[in-house]
Amino acid sequence: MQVKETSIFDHTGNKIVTADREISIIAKMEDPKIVVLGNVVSDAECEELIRLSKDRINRSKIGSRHEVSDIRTSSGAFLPEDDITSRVEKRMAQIMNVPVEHGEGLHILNYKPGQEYKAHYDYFKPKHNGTHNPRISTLVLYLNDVEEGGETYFPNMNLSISPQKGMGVYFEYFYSDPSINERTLHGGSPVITGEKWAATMWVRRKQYR
Ligand SMILES: O=C(O)CCC(=O)C(=O)O
Ligand SMILES: [Fe+2]
Repeated sequence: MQVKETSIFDHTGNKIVTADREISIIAKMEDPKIVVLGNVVSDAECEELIRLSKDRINRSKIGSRHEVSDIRTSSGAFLPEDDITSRVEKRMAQIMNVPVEHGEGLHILNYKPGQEYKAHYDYFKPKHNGTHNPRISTLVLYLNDVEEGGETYFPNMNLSISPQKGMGVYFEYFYSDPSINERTLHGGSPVITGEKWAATMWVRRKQYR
């Protein structure tokens, strides 16, 4: 493949061997790098992450009514550090080829029918508080199978990825050519039937935690 800019995701071949799991590379695109990954988390890990999230999401809904926006109609929460979250975060950091301390932690999203995350960039706007330690990459994991809808879509790339339990999508946006970063515009399509659970890790250029 002809690549214009270098990527931090430097894995070659069909799989990524992390300390505790073999991840498969299903599809890959360059400029921007977008990688579809299989076998990132086990069924048991997906179920445990959902279980841990259920309580927190309910609680965060009560406390954060002022944050309601039509950009993201799903419910979300950061999970606290414990055995499973730190194991999954370490694995995600190895996939993303960054130190785990650069990650913001695991952010869980739950979409019910009709809920969506409209197209957005994960990087911060210039002059935003976060620009001294910008976000550089994202890994979204799918924690369940969605009956219908809930795709992660990249409208500037005419690309959409259907959620499958245990799979994930990686992308990065620190390119010197801003038009490449702008191609990482993405969103979560409305869930039509069933519900969707996803876990996102956003990664910073420098240590965050
Ligand atoms: O739910 C999705 O497919 C996308 C989630 C997302 O864009 C994010 O968490 O930043
Ligand atoms: Fe996003």
